[in-house]
Amino acid sequence: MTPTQPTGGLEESSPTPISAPSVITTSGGVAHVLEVTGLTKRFGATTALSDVSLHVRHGEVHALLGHNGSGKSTLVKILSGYHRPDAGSISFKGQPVQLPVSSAHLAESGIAFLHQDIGLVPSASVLENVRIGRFETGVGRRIKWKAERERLREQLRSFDLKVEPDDPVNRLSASQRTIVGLLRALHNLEGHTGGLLVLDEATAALPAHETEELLAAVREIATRGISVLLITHHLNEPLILADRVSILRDGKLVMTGDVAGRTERDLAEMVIGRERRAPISRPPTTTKHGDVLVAQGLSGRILRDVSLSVGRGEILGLTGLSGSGHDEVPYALYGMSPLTAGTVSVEGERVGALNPPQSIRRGLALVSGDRAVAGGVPAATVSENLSAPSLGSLTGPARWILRAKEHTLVGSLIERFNIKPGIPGVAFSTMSGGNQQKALIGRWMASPPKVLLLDEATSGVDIGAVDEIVDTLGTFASGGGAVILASTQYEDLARLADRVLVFRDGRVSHQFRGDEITAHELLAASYGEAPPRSTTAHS
Ligand SMILES: Nc1ncnc2c1ncn2[C@@H]1O[C@H](COP(=O)(O)OP(=O)(O)OP(=O)(O)O)[C@@H](O)[C@H]1O
Repeated sequence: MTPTQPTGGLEESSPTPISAPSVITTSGGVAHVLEVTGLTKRFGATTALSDVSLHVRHGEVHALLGHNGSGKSTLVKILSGYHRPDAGSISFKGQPVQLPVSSAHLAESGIAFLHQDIGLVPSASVLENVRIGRFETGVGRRIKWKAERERLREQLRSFDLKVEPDDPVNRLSASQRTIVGLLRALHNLEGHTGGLLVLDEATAALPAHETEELLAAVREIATRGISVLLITHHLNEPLILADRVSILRDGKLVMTGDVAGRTERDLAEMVIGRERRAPISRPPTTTKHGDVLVAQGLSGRILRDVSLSVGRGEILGLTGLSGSGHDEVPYALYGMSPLTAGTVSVEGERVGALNPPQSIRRGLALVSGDRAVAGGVPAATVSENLSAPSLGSLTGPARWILRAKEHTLVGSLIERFNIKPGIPGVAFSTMSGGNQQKALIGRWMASPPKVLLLDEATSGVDIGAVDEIVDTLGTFASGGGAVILASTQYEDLARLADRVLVFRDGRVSHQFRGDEITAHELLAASYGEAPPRSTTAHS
């Protein structure tokens, strides 16, 4: 963090005219590590970035916020050389950068990236992941394993990370894996004075209780004089960590200013461009109207003899620390994660083989926050992805797809779920991550399943879209649907769930209902600090 913070709030930024940066550029006497000036990027009719100017000061943590589709990833992709901008310039440490940015320039200049998908090799060790391709070698090019281990051990200690260099990465928690990714990124910055670390939604998939560990690591990095560009949807993070914040809305930079004196609510309103509206209120379901799904004695990768049920109109939350098994349940019920024991019945009928086609036939649907696991088909169109679950009702004689009917359905889903840019004919992969997520949930509402299974459904989704998803699930349940929602976003569970099961070591340790469900209680129970409650996971 910068040692002294200028006072003053967020101000409207005035667009900076495009000009070649001078060798040493300063603003208000403060040198910038990164100057982005007048950046514009168009994709066909979509202007992803429009004349964006953004300056990151030496040694500051600069948060970049914006709603889904506002242009954050496009900016990161220009910085990493993936896209060439249509207009604008970039200078790094006062030197103009040739565009598109080349990988050689990135390696030479001291810019490193950590993306949401960290890209670690799960079966390899922490040491191998951090140092791959950059091991220190001695005589005969032999790797100096002992020296490498010692060095890494020291770094792990400085980040307060209680893991060993030889531990396989697949045994680490989500936040520990992210910190290993950070260490790898830091190795790219070795030998550079200053430098810039770009964190692109690195905390999006982290459980709420593990984010603090990562933020502490980022704070440590900033004290070493490395500037950080922090891209996130979690609005508490800039408040904890950042010196300044910039906000993108619809491809335009609308604000840059100090974080000091701001609240989460201020930031939310600036991100969505309006006051945050109250979610649709839905009376909690205190009495279940018959079980839709009953699972008995489930054991699997982590799960140990878990029984649970969900009723018509009920939203059942599942939570716990990573490795507790709560997030295995949706995949196990859907047939994507193998079970070693247990039975599942839907509407009283036992499901024989648990596999996705069978689950779909029984009326189960799965939406995962990890779009690589259960996402849409990237190369298919937005329209094809949205209409996929409803094909049964869209086919006419000789199984022809009734295009006019499909068109109407897709149009109504785009409008109802505010999916942007909402062009039915473009590839699904061209939509921003958050808009893909809205589409993946929204498409099930056209031909509702009996049970909607979700895992971290709001991962990578902006604050306005979280509200929309909460409303969607509430409406679905009010209409008689059953929801099983695995999540570590305790606030979302407290807003939404009728009942929450907390998992520890593969078993249900606590059950909370109605008013008992608070973020504080769920956190305490996840850590085993709450007094045990009824653990009968059937109501
Ligand atoms: N390759 C592409 N082809 C066409 N349009 C694209 C492409 N990449 C991005 N876009 C569009 O550019 C706009 C900005 O997208 P971008 O991914 O930068 O948003 P974002 O702020 O990162 O969103 P999110 O928070 O959802 O990740 C969106 O309208 C998106 O649909």
